[in-house]
Amino acid sequence: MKLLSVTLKHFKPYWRGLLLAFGCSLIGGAFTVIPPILAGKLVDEILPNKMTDMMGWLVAGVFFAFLFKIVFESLQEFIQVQIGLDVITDMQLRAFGRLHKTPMSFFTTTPRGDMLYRLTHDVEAVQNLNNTVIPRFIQQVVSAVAAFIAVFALYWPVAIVMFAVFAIYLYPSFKLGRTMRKMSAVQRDMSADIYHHLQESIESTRLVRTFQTQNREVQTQDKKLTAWKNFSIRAALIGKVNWRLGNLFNIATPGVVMVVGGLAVWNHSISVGTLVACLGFIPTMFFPIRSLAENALVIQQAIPALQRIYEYFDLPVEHEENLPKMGDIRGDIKVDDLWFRYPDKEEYVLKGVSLTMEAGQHIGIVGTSGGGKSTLIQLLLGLYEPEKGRIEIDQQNLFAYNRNSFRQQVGVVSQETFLLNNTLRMNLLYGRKNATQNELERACEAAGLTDFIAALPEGYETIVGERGLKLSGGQRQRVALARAILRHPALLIFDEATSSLDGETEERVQSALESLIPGRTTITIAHRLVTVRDADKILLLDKGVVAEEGTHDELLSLKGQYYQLYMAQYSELEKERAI
Ligand SMILES: Nc1ncnc2c1ncn2[C@@H]1O[C@H](COP(=O)(O)OP(=O)(O)OP(=O)(O)O)[C@@H](O)[C@H]1O
Repeated sequence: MKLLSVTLKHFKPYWRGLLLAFGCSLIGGAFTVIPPILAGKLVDEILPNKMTDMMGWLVAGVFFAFLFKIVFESLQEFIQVQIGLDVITDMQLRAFGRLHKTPMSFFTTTPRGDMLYRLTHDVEAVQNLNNTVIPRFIQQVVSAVAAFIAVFALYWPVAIVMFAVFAIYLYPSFKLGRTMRKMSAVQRDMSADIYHHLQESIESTRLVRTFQTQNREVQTQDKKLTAWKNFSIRAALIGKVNWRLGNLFNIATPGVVMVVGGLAVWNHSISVGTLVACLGFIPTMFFPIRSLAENALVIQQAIPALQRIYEYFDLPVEHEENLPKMGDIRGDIKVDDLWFRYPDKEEYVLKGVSLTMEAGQHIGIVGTSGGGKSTLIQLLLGLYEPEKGRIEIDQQNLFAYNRNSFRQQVGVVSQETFLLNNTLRMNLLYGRKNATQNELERACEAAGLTDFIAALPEGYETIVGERGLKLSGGQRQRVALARAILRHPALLIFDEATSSLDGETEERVQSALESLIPGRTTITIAHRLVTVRDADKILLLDKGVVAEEGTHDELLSLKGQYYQLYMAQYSELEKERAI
């Protein structure tokens, strides 16, 4: 029921068009009635009375009845296909929009292939139903009702018999349909899983080749495909049974009508012409049944597909859209007693973390791997909500505001850079579309990209490749940096921004970063402690707790964890230099 009400809601804005389409199908249906009636007249009046002059009119009547039927039904189909495409586009956009508003936890727990499958293949399944089956089915139902009324008017017992046959067919067909729908839902989940594996396997082709796991990948796919194939064979079998059942009733009905109608002719209750007309209506009356049987697979695939799309309409939203927007921030940050664990996890990742920083300060966060540094940043960006504790930006509770308005004022450069398969210019302008060429060049200058771009034959118009793969790691980092600078962020966050780079590139990116930091509120997460040596304050996070806090010199003099880490890295550096 919910499925129907949600679907109807989507069609509601197009009610005028739908009404027009329905009007066309009514007119088309009315013309369907004419040829069998004329056939009855031929048998009862024209042939016995040898009214040869009427033959021409009869042929013209049949011809124009079909012509008008085709014209009006084509019009109806055209309007409905157009509305169907509008509705399916609305649905896809709604699901896609909701996905972008749902909390980050959804993305870490849902396979990407499943999301893509819903927004492409499931949408396509509904589109097939919407564009081909439904418009025809409406025509067929309208024509069948018109034919039923005509038969009822000609000789009602035949109409009742036909109706009874129809009702008998509906029961097994309904039962089979339910089984098919359930099977189809399983089939779609299996297909989504196959799609997910394909996508993941192709995306990780480097990993696959490095570890020589090609055969394992193919075997996994083979297992999934075989299970899907076996299941699909069973589903197809049930579909065929349903289709044959439709055929059986299609064949049986004329027989039943002949018996009932023949007896009526014998008893002089009806004329032979009326019987001929009644027989002529059978195909029209059984069109919807045949169509349902023939398109059962499309219908049964579309229903779970629709359900899967609708599930995305109900995804929780990260924050209420109508929360007030955060004005321009200065950059004072206060984190107070933050407790957090990832969904479905028992272990807390942050256990009472507190931090204060004033606008313009530079804070470094260091610590052991898995200590919770990146998680803290995710919470600071409002991507996750803490279980306990507060985050205040300029003395205002972050979670009482529309978080997008805060994020707009933050520039993040992380270890992983996300570049689109587009031009350098588009990637640089991603966060601020309307920046001027001058601003763009200044940001590239600050990020140390000017020489690199100048050396490219196509300059800013160079296509960077899928996920920026045509650029080196260092170049990608600097593009990400320039993109962040271009937003004029009030708060800059560097999350291991240079850790994946080689020594020389790291130094170049690092010096680009350092030129930006003075006077800007900055948080830097770093493994290499030299990166944050000049920070106003350094926090050492260990197992979700702030274990040490202070300036570089203060922490060294503590002779605690920071000191030990620094000494370990210092000697490493010394070793590197000695070599
Ligand atoms: N999306 C997630 N779902 C569940 N657990 C997660 C998720 N992301 C991180 N974790 C877990 O949270 C803990 C802290 O991870 P986090 O990435 O914050 O550490 P980190 O200090 O940044 O580590 P590193 O220095 O290695 O990058 C780790 O134990 C990690 O396994």
